[in-house]
Amino acid sequence: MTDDAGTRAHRLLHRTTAGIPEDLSPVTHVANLPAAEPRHTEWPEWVPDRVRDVLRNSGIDRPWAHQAEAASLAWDRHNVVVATGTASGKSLTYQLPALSTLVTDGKATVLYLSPTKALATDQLRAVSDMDIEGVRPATYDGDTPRGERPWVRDHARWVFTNPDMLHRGVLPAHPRWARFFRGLTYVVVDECHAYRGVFGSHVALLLRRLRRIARHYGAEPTFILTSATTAEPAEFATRLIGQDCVAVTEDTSPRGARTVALWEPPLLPELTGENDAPVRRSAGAEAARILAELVIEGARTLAFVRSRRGAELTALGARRILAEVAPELVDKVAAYRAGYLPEERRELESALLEGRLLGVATTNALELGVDISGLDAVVLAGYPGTLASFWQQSGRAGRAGADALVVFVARDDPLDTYLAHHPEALLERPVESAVLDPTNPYVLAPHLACAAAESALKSTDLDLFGATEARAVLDDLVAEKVLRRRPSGWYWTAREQPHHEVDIRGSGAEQVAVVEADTSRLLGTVDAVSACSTVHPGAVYLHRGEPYVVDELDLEHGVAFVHAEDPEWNTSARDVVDIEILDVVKRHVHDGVTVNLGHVAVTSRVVGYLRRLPSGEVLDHIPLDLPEQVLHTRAVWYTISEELLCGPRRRPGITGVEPARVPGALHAAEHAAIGLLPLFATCDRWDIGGVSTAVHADTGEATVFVHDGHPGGAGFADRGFAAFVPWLTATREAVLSCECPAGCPSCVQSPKCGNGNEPLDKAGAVAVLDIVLAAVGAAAGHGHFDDQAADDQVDNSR
Ligand SMILES: Nc1ncnc2c1ncn2[C@@H]1O[C@H](COP(=O)(O)OP(=O)(O)OP(=O)(O)O)[C@@H](O)[C@H]1O
Repeated sequence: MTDDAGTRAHRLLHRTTAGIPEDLSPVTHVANLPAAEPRHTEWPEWVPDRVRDVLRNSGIDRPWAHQAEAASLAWDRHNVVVATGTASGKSLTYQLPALSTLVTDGKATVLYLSPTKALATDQLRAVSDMDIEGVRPATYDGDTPRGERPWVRDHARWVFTNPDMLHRGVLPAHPRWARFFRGLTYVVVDECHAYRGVFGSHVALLLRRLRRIARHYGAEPTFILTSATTAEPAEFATRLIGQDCVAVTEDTSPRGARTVALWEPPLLPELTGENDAPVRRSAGAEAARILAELVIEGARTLAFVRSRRGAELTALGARRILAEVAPELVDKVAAYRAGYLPEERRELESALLEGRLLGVATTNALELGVDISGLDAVVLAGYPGTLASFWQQSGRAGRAGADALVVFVARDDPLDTYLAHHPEALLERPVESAVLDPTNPYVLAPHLACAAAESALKSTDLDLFGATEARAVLDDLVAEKVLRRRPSGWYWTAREQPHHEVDIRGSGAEQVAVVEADTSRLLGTVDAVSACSTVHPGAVYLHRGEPYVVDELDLEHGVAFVHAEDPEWNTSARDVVDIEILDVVKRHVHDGVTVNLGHVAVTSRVVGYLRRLPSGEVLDHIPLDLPEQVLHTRAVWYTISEELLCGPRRRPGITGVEPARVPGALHAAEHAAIGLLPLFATCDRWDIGGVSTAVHADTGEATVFVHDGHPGGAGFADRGFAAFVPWLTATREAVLSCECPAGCPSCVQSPKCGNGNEPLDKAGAVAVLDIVLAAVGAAAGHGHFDDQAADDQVDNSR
């Protein structure tokens, strides 16, 4: 560390808060994360001289210890996942075994998969630049010209592609790839933490299809996965590839010291939101101010903002401030626009590196696969959704020898509020587990159909897909005449292949096409189930950050017509929801409280929408008349007996809830719990929903449900059940930490509440959570993050 280290970041922070009186300081916590020295090792002896020399020439003198460890495991044909920090050299861990194999075995081939085309292009460039004879790397994706494709199939030895292309372009045409599959030695799954939720479940099944086809050609490839740091990476990777996988998690790369400041924007007395609740200054506006101050200090800064429009507004805001106080710096600030062109990214990398740019506001487009590190500061406007992303983004700051500043600016929602007041949950907690569920029948069915179309499915194949679940789904597919059962297996008999009907980034549900009316251009698709709330008439729909307004939703033909328009408001749908319990998969029974996991049918009807300004101010509510939608999915729910909730039977010190306040109390507790579940499962609050009722028809008691938002579920409710106590403990803390008097978006209001956030009872929510936590045996008020579900009586009554 230089003399400056340890002080520069503090000086920068001081600058951003200059002029704010101490008692009004938005900074809720400051933490100092120490620097780490690198640990090198020698090149493994199996690395051919040729490969080693090229890598040395590219500036890598020796590998770091974790790189050599992971590469050697893969070389010995163990599936391996490397889950280490940002810029910890994960690429080398797969380049070493892949290149070594390609130069020593003339028939071997390697497949590289990345969640985005841009990342694959970047990685191809890195390998192409090495120019090692015989490696013949090539991309094969939607942008590969038709004329070049036969060459790739026939001659490329290292193919860089993405799951979508593997699904639609490679596996259905596998006979044309016979050479490639015969030699397939390694499959690299880069940034595998991106494969979570329903998309993750699709990719898990796609990888099983890949293994089956490889086996068909006599190959058993070894998988090398890279991941941001996540909890239980070995378990996650094993579930993703369907085979044992070992994890390398010790990060031996060097790291600069970082100072992390948590920041909560102030409440704005002059504005009011829904039901007259107070509104905070937006995280984007606050980030713009911080960005401008840091640029004035000459600090190279990246500000991560959740939406593209937000990124542009933040850059604009910072430029406006600079125009007044330091006009010569205005052009040092830019927004990073989507588009993901490798040239643009490289230009940005070098502009930041050389100081031509000092401040860039960006979406998470710059989170994956950009070689930008060693910045002076990173500002996060809003929690990026997962701890993995938080560390990935904040890891862009800090280089050996100088310390750097990270500022996390909380947005107006319960999770951000909680984190701003609980630094340990942000800074000391293991990152959340990535969740996926390859047994979800809604996802399994289309993949079994695709697999059968690729090559008839045999009984011996079923283990690969989870034998019990696969059999049940195959029976259904046969009954629906999608597949035909013959003694030798299951056959796809239609002429058209099923692949194009399967959207691996969708939910497995029917899709509604979003079409620009003027040009007939297909912008994207949304699930039929969520279409009423996302593309109802009047909705503002974002496509790659560009705003459109919906003119018409035609559910019968599965199409929504939109036109390009950028109104100053955004919209959020209001719906009425009903939930029916179909079965209980697991249940913990306590005195007066039960905690359950099971299947449910959620019936919803969108009845209108709110128009809201970016400041949070609500303009109006517009009614709609749309049909009911039914979602079959999984939910976690708790019930509370009336005696416990309103009667005298409680532990000392815990207050009850008057009967008239019960609906508002449960409703508020439900909203806050939805807001906090993403702390325990890698989901977004938009991936889940909730229902609460004072007396539910199926339980006969006060009940709060939190359910997955996708057909069949994606594992989020399961995580909520498994982490029930820490989840509700954090929920209670989040509500208590918010200083608003009676509920606001930072605690118990929900941006997508079907009932317009009515009724809501903030104090009642704390009482409900106290009662539940006391009944399940948790020490209320003390957040434990040990993910241990109370193990009272377990009833697996399925
Ligand atoms: N052993 C090493 N010695 C020195 N530099 C290295 C070493 N290994 C990798 N690097 C360099 O570190 C930088 C980051 O490497 P890489 O992009 O592979 O990291 P990563 O972990 O994949 O990053 P990200 O988290 O952004 O995906 C690159 O510039 C790379 O050249």
